[in-house]
Amino acid sequence: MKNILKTSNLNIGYKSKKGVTTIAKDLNLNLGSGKLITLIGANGIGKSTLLRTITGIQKPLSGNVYLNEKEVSHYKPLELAQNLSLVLTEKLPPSNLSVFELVALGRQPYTNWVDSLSKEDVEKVHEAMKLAQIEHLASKKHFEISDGQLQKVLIARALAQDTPLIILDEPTTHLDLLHKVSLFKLLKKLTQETEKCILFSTHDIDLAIQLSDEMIIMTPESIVQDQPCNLISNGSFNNLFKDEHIIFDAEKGKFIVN
Ligand SMILES: Nc1ncnc2c1ncn2[C@@H]1O[C@H](COP(=O)(O)OP(=O)(O)OP(=O)(O)O)[C@@H](O)[C@H]1O
Repeated sequence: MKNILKTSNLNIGYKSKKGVTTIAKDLNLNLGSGKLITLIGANGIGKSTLLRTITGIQKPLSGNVYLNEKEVSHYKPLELAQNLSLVLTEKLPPSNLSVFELVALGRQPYTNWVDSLSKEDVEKVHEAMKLAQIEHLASKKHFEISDGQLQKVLIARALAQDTPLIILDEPTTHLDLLHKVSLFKLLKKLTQETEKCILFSTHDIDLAIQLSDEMIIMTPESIVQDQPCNLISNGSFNNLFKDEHIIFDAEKGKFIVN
């Protein structure tokens, strides 16, 4: 396994005129090739802040983020786009683009516009649509697809971008249980087949426990990264929600209502 992204004593948060708000500190995370890694934590704990910081959108308060051993802030935009793809939940601006054209946007770090796609670019776009199981939607327009289908289109776009690391912020939000499971399984299959590392934040903890290679758990006290079975046995899930109404059942490997 190759290490793709690493954080070193990373402190994340926000600076304003009123002062500094630290969201999490001393983060030493490792994202390795071929791994499906989920990021979990209660609302407002700082998952998006962490994802924005490791992708170079937001500056760390202190510490470092290394992508393929080079500090992420030292990447030029084009080079960064060849190493890291990011899928956010925000809706895309309305457009007349077809699904094929949306996925083809993933090739922009290698080409300029849809018209100038090379034969290899077109092949990569088709391959990405095949992997994401959306080939049948290729000629549909952006406004003709559902939120769940759009999630898959955005994943295909990230696949077409063909980067060793793909990061997604809550990709399962709009999906029903069946589609959540199929998306989790799809992401898992992709990490196994392509050796890419996929990191994504999610509130679907039960599924994450069953399907992740590793999980990063954010609580106010600590942030830990390990395999789900180790996190269960060392009690890490017990601190996730401090509420008497919800407890983690280590034997069942899931949360139950008390
Ligand atoms: N631009 C900002 N300036 C200051 N504080 C911010 C900013 N954006 C977010 N925060 C605060 O940082 C904390 C972490 O927010 P973040 O969005 O990272 O949490 P999250 O774990 O992704 O939450 P959720 O699960 O609800 O999406 C919150 O307390 C939030 O209010």
